[in-house]
Amino acid sequence: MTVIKFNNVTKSYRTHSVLDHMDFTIEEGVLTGVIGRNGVGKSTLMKISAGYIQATSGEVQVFSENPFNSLKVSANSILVDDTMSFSDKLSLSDILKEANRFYLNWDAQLAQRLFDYFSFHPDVRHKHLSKGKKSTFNAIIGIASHCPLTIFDEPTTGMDTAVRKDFYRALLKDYIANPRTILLSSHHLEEIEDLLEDILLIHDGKIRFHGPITDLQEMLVKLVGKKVNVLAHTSKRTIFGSQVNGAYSEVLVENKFTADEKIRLSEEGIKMIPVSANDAYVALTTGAKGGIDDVFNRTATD
Ligand SMILES: Nc1ncnc2c1ncn2[C@@H]1O[C@H](COP(=O)(O)OP(=O)(O)OP(=O)(O)O)[C@@H](O)[C@H]1O
Repeated sequence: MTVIKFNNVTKSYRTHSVLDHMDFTIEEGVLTGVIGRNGVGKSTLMKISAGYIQATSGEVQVFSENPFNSLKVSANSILVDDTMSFSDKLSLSDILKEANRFYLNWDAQLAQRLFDYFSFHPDVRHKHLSKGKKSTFNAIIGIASHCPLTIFDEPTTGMDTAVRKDFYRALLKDYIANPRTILLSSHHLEEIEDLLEDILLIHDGKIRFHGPITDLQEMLVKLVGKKVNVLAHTSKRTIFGSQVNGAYSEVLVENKFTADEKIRLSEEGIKMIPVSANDAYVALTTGAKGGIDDVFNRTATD
């Protein structure tokens, strides 16, 4: 079953276009990483999916309904982000009790075990938590709610490394025990790549890639060999990055080589080295500006 469907969706804030005629579908029970560089529109896409804001044009369907003002969508989804707030009148333990009343599939035992594991004090108010503790508490709500559509937007903001690891492990264990549709955005793809099934990669307002993480890895390959030989095989291809080490060079290109070409590469001593999903993501989203080194390589007259 399709849980989220974007059909020709655009979103602009005044004159600033963020999502540009976007089409994609998210199927039930898949854990998808929403990946993209800063300001590319990940939160915007997630807020539209949760029904918090409306698209400017196009059709959005979540559980077969327009999510904006949809009771069905609010009852079956949760969006965890750093703007999540709770009434100052409630202590943390009151919030857990309220969550028990509010979320149909709430797992009170799991919530309490995570609450104790992360050493929360029941009487504290949410607004008095530190940044990392706030994120951890919000993540507990997100995990224990067991909502059919669970959306985590940068859930680990402020968490230290150990807590981030614990959170991802808790999420994975709980997802295996209670499969549901999860969207998870993060700037640290390398930290979550073992967790994800699919990746939705946003770039320049469009979906640059959507599919299994292994397919993303296989989109690019690094050729390493003698400079002249590597150049002969890459000069007519789109190059995503290169590095020269003396007579040798490494060039990152699209992994579109025929069986014959692969044999020739091997005969010429050129190695084809797989890249990580994170390297592929960075290469595919770096664009024509080049790398940070280019900023320093410019002369004063440029
Ligand atoms: N309410 C708003 N009004 C005007 N512009 C906005 C609003 N919300 C977001 N934007 C702009 O839309 C663009 C996308 O923002 P969004 O927060 O969706 O990106 P993001 O990919 O989640 O960013 P980050 O990775 O930095 O968190 C940004 O340029 C942002 O400044």
